[in-house]
Amino acid sequence: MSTIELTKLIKRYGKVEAVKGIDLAIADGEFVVFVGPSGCGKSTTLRMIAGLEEISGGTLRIGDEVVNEREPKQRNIAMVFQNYAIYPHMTVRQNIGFGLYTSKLDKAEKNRRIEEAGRILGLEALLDRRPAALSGGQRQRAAIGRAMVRNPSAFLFDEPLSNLDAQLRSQMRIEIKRLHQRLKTTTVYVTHDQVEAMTMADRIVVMRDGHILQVGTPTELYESPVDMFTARFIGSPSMNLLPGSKCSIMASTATEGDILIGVRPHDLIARATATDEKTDLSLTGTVTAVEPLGPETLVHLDIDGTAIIATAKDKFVPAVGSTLTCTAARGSLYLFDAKTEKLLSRS
Ligand SMILES: Nc1ncnc2c1ncn2[C@@H]1O[C@H](COP(=O)(O)OP(=O)(O)OP(=O)(O)O)[C@@H](O)[C@H]1O
Repeated sequence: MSTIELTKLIKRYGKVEAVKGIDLAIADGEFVVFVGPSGCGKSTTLRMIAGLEEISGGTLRIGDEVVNEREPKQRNIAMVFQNYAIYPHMTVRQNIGFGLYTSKLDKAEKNRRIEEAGRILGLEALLDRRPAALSGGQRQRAAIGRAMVRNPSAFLFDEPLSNLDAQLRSQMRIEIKRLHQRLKTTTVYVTHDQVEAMTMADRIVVMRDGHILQVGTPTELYESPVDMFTARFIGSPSMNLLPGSKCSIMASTATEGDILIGVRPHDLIARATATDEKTDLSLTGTVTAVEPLGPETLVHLDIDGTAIIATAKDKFVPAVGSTLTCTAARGSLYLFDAKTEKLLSRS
């Protein structure tokens, strides 16, 4: 197990700066997830930690040691990729054991580790099968097993689930999280899927354009995003954004044109009948689509040309084309500066 510390870490490809001097301290045993849009520098950062990319500037420490110049194999870190490299001609046992190919451990210890990884990953009955006779999830587990047998001081995952179907993805998410709870190995996980980030991370690192925008627990990022980017990125469906003039508390202020109001679809409630509950935001528009999800329905509305999503509860499914009013209660609004996109306050 190990801490990982990035100090002013930079990656340049020629003149392009892909990672622009980032600082981050990852605690021993922590599960940290990097999220951000395509090209923001997540994979490059992970590959610098792994030793697969040269570091252009700054310092990378693993434990107490500066490892900038260390070869990947000297870093004692295990990486699991998106395209898990499972060899078709080898059995599961041989594939997992491949992680110990260059190790000087004796045969009995190697076998013990392979069997233990197989047991932890629920592959013990499949150790003598070849990959062709495995499901996608079982193959992915074998790839993780190969990383596990080395007893690495950290696991690095680069979008390991993006090639799996939705059902398997959610199953593997839970399996990887359970594995982490059991092994408590420091883990850095890269994804562009905010659901993976929210459900797996101890802390989420939001990246954009080679910078770190915000670091926090999933709840901190959801409740207190520093800006519009994080606010829209974390949470599904994304937070609605509206001009300040739509909101009653803004109507009296002179700066309303410079402010955008954010409200999460979950907090914007469409009801079949009006309520006299005190609200700061009341919007009326035309229903353009509905997505019934069982206990609630997502309602897409057009509000004077602005598309928003609200939630209808209590089995109320509004008709497409109908006119509907939805309201947000006090405390659920986010006020952003329209120019800087920074969060100004909550209301
Ligand atoms: N070998 C390379 N040579 C030149 N530029 C590169 C190289 N690898 C990555 N880049 C650039 O560095 C930036 C960051 O890339 P990176 O792969 O880290 O992004 P990412 O956030 O992981 O995106 P994705 O989710 O699409 O994988 C991008 O602009 C990319 O084009």
